[in-house]
Amino acid sequence: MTTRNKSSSAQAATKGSGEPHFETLAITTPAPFVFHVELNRPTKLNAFNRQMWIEIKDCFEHLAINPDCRSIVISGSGKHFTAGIDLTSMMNLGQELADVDDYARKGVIVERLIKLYQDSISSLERCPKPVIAAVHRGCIGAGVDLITAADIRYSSQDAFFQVKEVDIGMAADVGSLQRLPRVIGNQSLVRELCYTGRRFDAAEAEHCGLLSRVFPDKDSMITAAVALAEVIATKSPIAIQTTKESLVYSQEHTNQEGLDHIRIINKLNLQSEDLAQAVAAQLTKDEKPVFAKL
Ligand SMILES: CCC/C=C/C=C/C(=O)SCCNC(=O)CCNC(=O)[C@H](O)C(C)(C)COP(=O)(O)OP(=O)(O)OC[C@H]1O[C@@H](n2cnc3c(N)ncnc32)[C@H](O)[C@@H]1OP(=O)(O)O
Repeated sequence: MTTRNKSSSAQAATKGSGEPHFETLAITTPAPFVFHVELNRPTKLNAFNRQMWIEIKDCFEHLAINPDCRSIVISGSGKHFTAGIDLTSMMNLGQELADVDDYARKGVIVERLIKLYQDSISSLERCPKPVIAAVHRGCIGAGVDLITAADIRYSSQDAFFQVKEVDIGMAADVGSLQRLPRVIGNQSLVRELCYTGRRFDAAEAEHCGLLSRVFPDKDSMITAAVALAEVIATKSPIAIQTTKESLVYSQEHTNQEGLDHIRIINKLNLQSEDLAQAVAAQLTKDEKPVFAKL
């Protein structure tokens, strides 16, 4: 994958070509300007170990500035989308903390770790390219955090979801409690799911608005997710990236602040060659205007 700068993480090795290579993620380009990121620890049910948290952040920070990337599909390899945080790595953290005597210093270690994990999940939302999550079978704990930071969610019929953090004795702290209420817009249901860790299936997830579409199986879901990503990738990258920026900004701001924000951006963007080109294409019924890389 072409990038303008190198990974900040020592974990993301770099191939000879300058393309980053990840141990826990598999990256492919199934269509022009479309990237497919797969969680790729299938023998561990794609459980999030420390390396995976780091690599997700690195990957999306790379894709954010890669001019060859305009939209992204994220899915999981193997039996499940993800089993959530790797429980063995949680045990290792316990051991690491046991080696430190001072509580303030233990606290700093944990705080830095949570910040890293929060930034990992938020890297999907911060990435200006739309992210489509494609979920099959289990999407547990950190998986729900991850997909609620995506723009669009599809699943196969066999998918099931769990905000399972309470079952491992913790409050979710990397995004589900902040994003899930906004995504599904039903505080009563969110609280029920978060207080109980109840498993819910694809039909319920679609009904409550977590998913926009459900497919009979994983293959048809991935095909549809890539097709959607392809459609997005044909549009002006200026228009798409600004649309995402405005949608994300508006989630946390008043209508007026959102309008002020987009007005300031569009006073530049309405002068873009993309706009002139897209308007001309509409008038001449040219279905495939070609936009410059961004
Ligand atoms: C600062 C922290 C921020 C982040 C917090 C995130 C929190 C969370 O993610 S909370 C959720 C944690 N995950 C779980 O509790 C998942 C528990 N596992 C399951 O519910 C099931 O295993 C699952 C539905 C994922 C799969 O079921 P299936 O029947 O297909 O497989 P199993 O026979 O149950 O499991 C196969 C082996 O995988 C091991 N395993 C499962 N999940 C994890 C995990 N999260 N981490 C590590 N290992 C896991 C399971 O123990 C089996 O191992 P073995 O018996 O040795 O074959």
